[in-house]
Amino acid sequence: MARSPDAARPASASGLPFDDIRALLSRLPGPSAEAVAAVRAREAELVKPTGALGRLEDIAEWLAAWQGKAPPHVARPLVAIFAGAHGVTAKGVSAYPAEVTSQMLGAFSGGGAAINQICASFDIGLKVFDLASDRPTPDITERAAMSEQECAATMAYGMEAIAGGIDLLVVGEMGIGNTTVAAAIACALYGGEPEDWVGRGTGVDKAGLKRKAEAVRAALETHKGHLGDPLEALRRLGGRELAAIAGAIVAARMERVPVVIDGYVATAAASVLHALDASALDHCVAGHRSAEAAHGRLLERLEMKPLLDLGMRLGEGSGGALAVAVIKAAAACHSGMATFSEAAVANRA
Ligand SMILES: Cc1cc2ncn([C@H]3O[C@H](COP(=O)(O)O)[C@@H](O)[C@H]3O)c2cc1C
Ligand SMILES: O=C(O)c1cccnc1
Repeated sequence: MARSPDAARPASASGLPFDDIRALLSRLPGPSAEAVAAVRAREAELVKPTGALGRLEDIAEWLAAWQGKAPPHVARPLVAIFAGAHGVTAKGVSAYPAEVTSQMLGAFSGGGAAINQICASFDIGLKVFDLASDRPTPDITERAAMSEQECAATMAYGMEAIAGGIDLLVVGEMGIGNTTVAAAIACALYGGEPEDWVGRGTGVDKAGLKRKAEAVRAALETHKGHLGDPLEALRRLGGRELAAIAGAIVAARMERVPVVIDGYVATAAASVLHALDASALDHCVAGHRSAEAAHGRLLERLEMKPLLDLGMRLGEGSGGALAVAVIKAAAACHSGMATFSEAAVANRA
């Protein structure tokens, strides 16, 4: 079908309006069949009972498929934290004040946050992307969080997360109020009642939980009739950090960087891509299952089996970063173990 001339489209700060994002999604690279074949051949020779490393074997194969090389290698993993601010916090949806978001940016640079310690424990790089965290997006119960231009520009900014030769990306977030935004997006994409998709987040009480469900209900009512397109759901129900996460996931696919998705909020952002193209998250794994119950529900919809389940409900990329330890070990076992013949161990009869 012929495209309308560029001049007919609104100008975009990023040069990436939604049409261009859709075009990018239509040419996502697939897995490397050669790398997968090479991993399987080597796996069969490694000095262990067949299949004994369980999911670590699947992870090695997945890494090779999406890095496009065998053996796979994780030497430069990165956690990208995207930070945004949300007008919907005015509706009393978080247990903590909105200013915590920018204050936590200080904690990340000072090394005092949980994610700093987890990254240091496993030699993972950390970058924080501040998406105007001093300028909240409008309250989604009243207006769209972003214009198309802003949403596309924010997705483009998120794409910068893959710069610098990384070989594994964890997508995480910081943004007081964003579990409400995640719930609104999940409810728009998958239906059901707002109550199915809201949880305690930072620890709201029963009344807070009710306010969250009401905020989601009001947002869906305000944007009714416009939420059939997943990109519209993203820009209207928003959160800049969710748009940036979606952009980062697409860019990682184009550059052959496998992705680890963190908790509920990051998964809600990823689910927008899945709703656009069911194969768009094939290069991603769920790092963990958050204690936010709706996260499990969302992972079921995406048919993703989380690597860890530690009762965490933090965000910041923390569950994803812990999963990097497992993924690194999977790659190390696959590439570093001896074969039966190298180790002079008798193979099965
Ligand atoms: C000190 C502090 C550090 C955090 N680090 C991540 N989050 C997490 O909590 C927020 C989402 O929960 P809600 O929707 O209930 O506001 C996000 O910022 C998320 O990253 C934090 C929250 C707090 C208070
Ligand atoms: O699972 C998450 O992403 C999460 C849960 C609670 C608070 N912030 C984030």
